[in-house]
Amino acid sequence: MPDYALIYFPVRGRAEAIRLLLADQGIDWEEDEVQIADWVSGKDGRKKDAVFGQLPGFRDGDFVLYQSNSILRYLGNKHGLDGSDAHERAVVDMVNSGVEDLRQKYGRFLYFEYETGKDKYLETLPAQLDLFERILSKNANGSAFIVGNKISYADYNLLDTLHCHIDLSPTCLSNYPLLSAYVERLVSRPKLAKYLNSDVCKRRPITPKHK
Ligand SMILES: N[C@@H](CCC(=O)N[C@@H](CSC(=S)NCCc1ccccc1)C(=O)NCC(=O)O)C(=O)O
Repeated sequence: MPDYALIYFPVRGRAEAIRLLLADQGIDWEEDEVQIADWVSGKDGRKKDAVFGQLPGFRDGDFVLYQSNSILRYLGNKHGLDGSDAHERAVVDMVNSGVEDLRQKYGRFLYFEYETGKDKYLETLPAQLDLFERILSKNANGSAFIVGNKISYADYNLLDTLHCHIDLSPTCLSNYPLLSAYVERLVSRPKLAKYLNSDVCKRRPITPKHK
């Protein structure tokens, strides 16, 4: 029985970056899958157990944590995936907050403007991608990770968020050589490649309403 359990819906959503981290690090976990219908009906009572009434949640033995970015930071700290010193730890946290900003913009578009606002959203996307291309360019000319010379939880969060955008617009990174090469490097990591090509991963839609 794995020590870790991820409490989430059968979608990628805000849990996928956590799954990418665990898979790439060769850390096993249990999917404590919550069916959306049961959640909405309150039949299983899980919503009232959640600190903020939302998922994902994460169990490490008797310890239970909510908030996707808190879970990422917790695992980053526990598994040495949060930078090499205090400065890098702060920069990893800062970049992860920038990824969260992009994820929220994407989520608002996906849930509130998907039918009418796709072109408009894609027009605003380059201004966001420019930021991450520039961050990469300032770290070993973009040949390493988003911060420093070690992978961090911000990389897994950025990779998942870029995947969401590539799913929306397959050519969205065509003018971003560093981000394109960065994604290719990460998805080629053996354990991550195995997970990304697995049925369990492919079977999960990005979100329930997606497409
Ligand atoms: N700040 C929180 C936000 C968590 C969050 O928004 N969770 C969503 C799921 S994450 C996500 S991708 N939401 C949009 C798509 C979705 C909606 C409903 C169920 C599953 C996915 C949720 O629990 N919705 C159900 C509810 O609020 O009762 C975090 O980062 O964990």
